[in-house]
Amino acid sequence: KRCHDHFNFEITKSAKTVWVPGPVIVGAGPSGLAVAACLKERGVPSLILERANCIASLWQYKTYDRLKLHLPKQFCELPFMSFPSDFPTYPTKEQFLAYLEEYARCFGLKPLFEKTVVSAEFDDSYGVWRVQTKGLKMEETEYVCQWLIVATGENAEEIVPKIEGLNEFVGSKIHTSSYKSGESFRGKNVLVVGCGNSGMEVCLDLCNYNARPSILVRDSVHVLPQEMLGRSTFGVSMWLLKWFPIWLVDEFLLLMSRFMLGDTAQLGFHRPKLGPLELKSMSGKTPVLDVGTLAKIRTGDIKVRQGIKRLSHHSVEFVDGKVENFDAIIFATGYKSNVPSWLKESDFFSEKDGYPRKPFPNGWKGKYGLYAVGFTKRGLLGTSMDARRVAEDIENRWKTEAKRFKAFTHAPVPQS
Ligand SMILES: Cc1cc2nc3c(=O)[nH]c(=O)nc-3n(C[C@H](O)[C@H](O)[C@H](O)COP(=O)(O)OP(=O)(O)OC[C@H]3O[C@@H](n4cnc5c(N)ncnc54)[C@H](O)[C@@H]3O)c2cc1C
Ligand SMILES: NC(=O)C1=CN([C@@H]2O[C@H](COP(=O)(O)OP(=O)(O)OC[C@H]3O[C@@H](n4cnc5c(N)ncnc54)[C@H](OP(=O)(O)O)[C@@H]3O)[C@@H](O)[C@H]2O)C=CC1
Ligand SMILES: O=C(O)C(=O)Cc1c[nH]c2ccccc12
Repeated sequence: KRCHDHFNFEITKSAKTVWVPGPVIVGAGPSGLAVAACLKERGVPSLILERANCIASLWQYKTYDRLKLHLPKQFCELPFMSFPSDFPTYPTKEQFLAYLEEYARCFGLKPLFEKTVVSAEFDDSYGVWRVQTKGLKMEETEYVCQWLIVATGENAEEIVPKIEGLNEFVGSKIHTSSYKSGESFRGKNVLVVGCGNSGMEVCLDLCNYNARPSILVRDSVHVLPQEMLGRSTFGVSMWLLKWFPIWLVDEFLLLMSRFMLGDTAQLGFHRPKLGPLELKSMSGKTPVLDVGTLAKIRTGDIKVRQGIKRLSHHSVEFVDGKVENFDAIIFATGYKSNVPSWLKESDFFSEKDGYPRKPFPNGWKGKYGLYAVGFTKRGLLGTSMDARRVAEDIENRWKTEAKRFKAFTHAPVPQS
C-alpha cells in the first residue's frame, strides 16, 4: 500500500541523489500508469517521473475537444480495471481521463510531476541506471535505480515538416496537438496538412464550425468505416483474425469499405498496395476510421489537395501549380518518440526513430534492466500487453534480489 509513499524511496538521499529501490518509470501516461499498477499488484514498488504537472498529459493538454476513443472501450482498458458499464462504447476524452484518474487513485500511484528526464545512462561500475531530471526551476536531481522503464510514448514530440516558405506564411500555423475546436476558425480558409486520424477528424470539426477546410493528402491511405455489420470494424477484425489469415481479413475489410464508403480513390484517397491490417502490422501506419469526414468531402464541404510546393505570404502553391489563399494551416503531421534525446543507450532503442529495435511482440525488454512500455504501434492494447510482461519479468528479479538482501542482512556479523 505504501509503494508510492515517497518517503520509502529516499533510503539514502544526498543533496541531489535519490536511491530508488524499485524501478524508475519515465512518463505518467497510460503506459507508465499501467506498468506501475502491474508492478504494484506483484508487490514491487516503483517511482514514476513525469515532465508535465498531471497524469496523461497527452490527453489532458494535447487533444481536441471532440475527441473520443476510436476503438470500443474493451480494447482500450488498462490491466485490472474495466471501464464503468455506464460509459458509452466510445468514451469521450473526459471519460477516458476520469478513468485514468480513477486508475491512478485505485492503485495509489503518485508520480513525481514536473520532473523532466534529461538523461539516463547505465553505470557499468555499479550496475545501476543514473537518471537525471530537471524541475520547473531547472533544479537537478539524480535518481539511481536497477530497473529503468521507458514509457514516454510514441507521441512525445510533434512533427512539423520543413516546407519551403513556411516562415513567409503570415496566417496562423498550429499543430493538431494545440487544436481544441473550430471556434476560432469560423469563416476561414484552413489547410489541414496530413490525413491520418487527426487530420481527418479536425477537418470534420472545422466544418461543424463553418470554417472552409482543405485536406492535404500526399500519399496513399486506407480509410475504413468505424463500424460494419453493427459492430466496430476493429472488433470484427480481431474476431476474424482468430480464424482467417490477415490477407483474407484485409480483403473482407476492403470489400465492406467499398460497399459502405464507395471508391475512396475518387475522393483523392488512394489505397496502399498492402491491406489495412497488414500495413498496420508491418509499418505501424494506422488506417483512418471514418467518423463522417468522407461524407463532407463528397458534399464539397472539405476539399482535397495533393502536395505543397511552397508557401508564401497568404497563399499556398500546390504541386499541380494551383495557388490558393489560406488564413491558417493546421499540421496534422503526427508525432515522434523523444527517447534518443535523453536515453544514452542505442542497443535496445534505435537512435533513428526512438523505438525499440526488436519488432512487436519482443520490443519490451533490453539489457541491464532496461524496459519499454507503449512502443508497439498498437495503441492501448499494446500498452497493456507490454505492462504485464515487464511487471512479471521484474517481479522475478525483485524477489531474487530481496532474498539476497535478506540473506545478507540476516547473516551473522563476523567476529574479529
Ligand atoms: C489524438 C490521439 C488519440 C488517440 N486515441 C487512441 C485510441 O482511441 N485508442 C488507442 O488505443 N490509442 C489511441 N491513441 C494512441 C496513444 O498513443 C495512446 O492512447 C496513449 O496515450 C499512449 O500512452 P503512453 O503512456 O504510451 O504515451 P503518452 O500518453 O504520450 O504518455 C507519455 C508521458 O510521458 C511524458 N514524458 C515524455 N517525455 C518525458 C521525459 N523526458 N521526462 C518525463 N516525462 C516525459 C509525457 O509528458 C507523457 O505524459 C491516441 C493518440 C492520439 C494522439
Ligand atoms: N479518436 C482516436 O482514436 C484518434 C486516434 N489518433 C491516433 O493518434 C496517433 C497520431 O495520429 P495523427 O496525429 O493523425 O498522426 P499520423 O502519424 O497517424 O498521421 C500523420 C499524417 O501526416 C502526413 N504527413 C506527414 N508529414 C507530411 C508532409 N510533410 N506533408 C504532407 N503530409 C504529411 C502523413 O502522411 P504519410 O502517411 O504519407 O506519412 C499522415 O497522413 C495515431 O496513432 C492515430 O491513430 C488520432 C486522432 C484520433
Ligand atoms: O490509435 C492508434 O494508433 C491505435 O494504434 C489504435 C488503432 C486505431 N485504429 C486501429 C486499427 C488497427 C489497429 C490499431 C488501431
